[in-house]
Amino acid sequence: MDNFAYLALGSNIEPRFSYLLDAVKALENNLEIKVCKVSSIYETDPVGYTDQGKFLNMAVKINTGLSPFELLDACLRIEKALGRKREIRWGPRTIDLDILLYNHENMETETLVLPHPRMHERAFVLVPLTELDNSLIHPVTKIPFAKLLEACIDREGIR
Ligand SMILES: Nc1nc2nc(S)n(CCO)c2c(=O)[nH]1
Repeated sequence: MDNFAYLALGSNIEPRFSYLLDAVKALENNLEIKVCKVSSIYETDPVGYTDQGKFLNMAVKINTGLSPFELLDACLRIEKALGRKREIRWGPRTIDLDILLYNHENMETETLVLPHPRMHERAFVLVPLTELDNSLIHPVTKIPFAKLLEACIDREGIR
């Protein structure tokens, strides 16, 4: 299991907290995944599609023997098992598992883009991620995520 990855989890359909816990448990139950660290859980206002309930967001660090695509498949299976419906693309969801980083991978395919293409502009991702490791650096732009969070906060006026 010599690969590391950071995942972002989110839920805005009740019972949100249980969906997050069940998703972390499902990751732990995968023999090819070791959950190394979990962040706090944050309640956040929806961004993008704002006509929906508040989210609970968190991030986890894992070690894994899975490839990026196998990890994506494992995440999609957990989402399905927890009742994720994809009616409205940016709409409410029981659970969301996004791969943020996989090693220092920089890849773009139809099904998977790494690092996650919107992570640098989302405080709901950057806050839990920098809680897990405040020294992380974006593998492509080489900008520390702590700096990206500062820029995000300035832009969103969160203080
Ligand atoms: N605060 C917040 N807003 C969001 N908008 C979308 S779409 N999502 C789903 C993740 O892409 C979220 C989210 O997880 N948290």
